[in-house]
Amino acid sequence: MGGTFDPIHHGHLVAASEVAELFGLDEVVFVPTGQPWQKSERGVSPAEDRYLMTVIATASNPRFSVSRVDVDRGGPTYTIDTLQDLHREHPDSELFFITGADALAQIVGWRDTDKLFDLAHFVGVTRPGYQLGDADLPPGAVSLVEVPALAISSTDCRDRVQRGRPVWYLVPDGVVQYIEKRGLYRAERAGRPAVGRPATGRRAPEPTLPDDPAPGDTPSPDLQEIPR
Ligand SMILES: Nc1ncnc2c1ncn2[C@@H]1O[C@H](COP(=O)(O)OP(=O)(O)OP(=O)(O)O)[C@@H](O)[C@H]1O
Ligand SMILES: O=C(O)c1ccc[n+]([C@@H]2O[C@H](COP(=O)([O-])O)[C@@H](O)[C@H]2O)c1
Repeated sequence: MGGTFDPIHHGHLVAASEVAELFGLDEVVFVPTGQPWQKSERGVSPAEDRYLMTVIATASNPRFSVSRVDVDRGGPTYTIDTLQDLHREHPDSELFFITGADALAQIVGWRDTDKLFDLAHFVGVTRPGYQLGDADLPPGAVSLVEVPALAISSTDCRDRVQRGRPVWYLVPDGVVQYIEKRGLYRAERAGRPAVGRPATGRRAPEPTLPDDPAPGDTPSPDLQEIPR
């Protein structure tokens, strides 16, 4: 499963788990992009940060692993290169490429689309807000599968962090902690350009929210004020 994973969230993990079960896959290899050329207009987090968040998010599942092929290759990431590298690493394996409905709809604009389907069987998964279809793709090249609908996006996660809102339970706990520790997605607060929105764009006013409680922290509401 390829992705920018900026950050990886539970929508990615549930989709991967579901496809693994439906297709009886031995392993799901998450492949964070090096430079996602179609997302370069916004500042993408460093590849090492996205790689490490993916490692953290997948560590608890023995069937999940993370590949560095796209991160280490350098330059813009093209799936044709990803699949060729994975074939070299796993010469006896049959490859499946898992992709969401939004990415699948863009696939005809990817590099060497005509050769992609010889290298892997593509699996398109449902995603809330997007239509899943394979109208323009070669017959039999893609399987379409329904996965549990999680309306989570990395864009929304970044936006929430930037506005000081919680991302607990949208991303794995370890990823929340990594984001906090590395100060990811807070660029605008630090006076740098916004991550995930145009630098000149108008912003909604910051909501005045209490500090985010970490799970396990005891909330401190005034119990007298809670109606019975
Ligand atoms: N909630 C989701 N449900 C199913 N598939 C998803 C979901 N979120 C992302 N995907 C799929 O996972 C792959 C990697 O997605 P990506 O890393 O770009 O995350 P994203 O949430 O789409 O990010 P962004 O909001 O920054 O565009 C893509 O194929 C995408 O379609
Ligand atoms: O090969 C291409 O030209 C190409 C163009 C856009 C996206 N992709 C791949 O699609 C996957 C999901 O990408 P993204 O941008 O939605 O995170 C990821 O593995 C990308 O490398 C590939």
